[in-house]
Amino acid sequence: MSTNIFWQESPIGKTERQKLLNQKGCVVWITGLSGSGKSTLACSLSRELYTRGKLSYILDGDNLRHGLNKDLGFKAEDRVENIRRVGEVAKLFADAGLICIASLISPYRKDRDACREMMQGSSFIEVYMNMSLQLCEARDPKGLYKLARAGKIKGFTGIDDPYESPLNCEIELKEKEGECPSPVAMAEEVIAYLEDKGFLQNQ
Ligand SMILES: Nc1ncnc2c1ncn2[C@@H]1O[C@H](COP(=O)(O)OS(=O)(=O)O)[C@@H](OP(=O)(O)O)[C@H]1O
Ligand SMILES: Nc1ncnc2c1ncn2[C@@H]1O[C@H](COP(=O)(O)OP(=O)(O)O)[C@@H](O)[C@H]1O
Repeated sequence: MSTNIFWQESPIGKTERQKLLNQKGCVVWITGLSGSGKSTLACSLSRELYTRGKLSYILDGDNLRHGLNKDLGFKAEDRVENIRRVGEVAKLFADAGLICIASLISPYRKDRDACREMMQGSSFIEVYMNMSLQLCEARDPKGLYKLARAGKIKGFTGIDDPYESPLNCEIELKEKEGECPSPVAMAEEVIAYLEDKGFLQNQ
């Protein structure tokens, strides 16, 4: 714990940065099982925002574990610290005026709620990829479910580690009649929400 520390104000604040970018900083937090389509949605959303002239940045769980979070594994306390750190970084990006897209399994409700608490007002938008374990396991693009079923990965989310689904998320994306909506359709649903709440303008 640090003591004798003071907050340093900066001359240009969030309000000025948001005006410059003509948008409002926020965090789009995408949660769901491995293989549920988090990264695909994050990329599609970022691309769609870019074509509309809006600045976003993706914080992807897998990618951050190569650097910022390389000291963390998948034990419960490591996942807690992983989400806490990413929540803090996402808050900084939102303060910079960006639409920060965080894409992590983030299996524990309490940790996601703690990230929400870090943000002001309604600028934390939780997106739940509500895809069945069956679908995620059938996709298995990295072969991790297969390894988990074979007991070669211990504590794999959805197999022998918990996933707590959101109770009050802003957006829930799920299969309809066994079909998963396309990545562009899902991105458009998120964009419609952001537009409706005024995040994509600042005039
Ligand atoms: N035990 C275990 N459980 C779940 N996932 C595992 C595990 N081991 C490795 N991986 C790979 O790590 C990616 C998830 O990292 P996250 O930082 O998003 O996880 S968490 O939010 O801390 O739970 C996850 O990526 P995604 O498939 O994109 O979700 C996996 O590729
Ligand atoms: N909306 C979608 N429709 C069809 N396939 C998808 C969709 N979203 C993701 N996929 C596919 O599912 C697999 C897992 O997606 P990914 O985005 O890597 O999931 P996650 O980041 O949650 O692990 C990939 O092979 C991807 O191409």
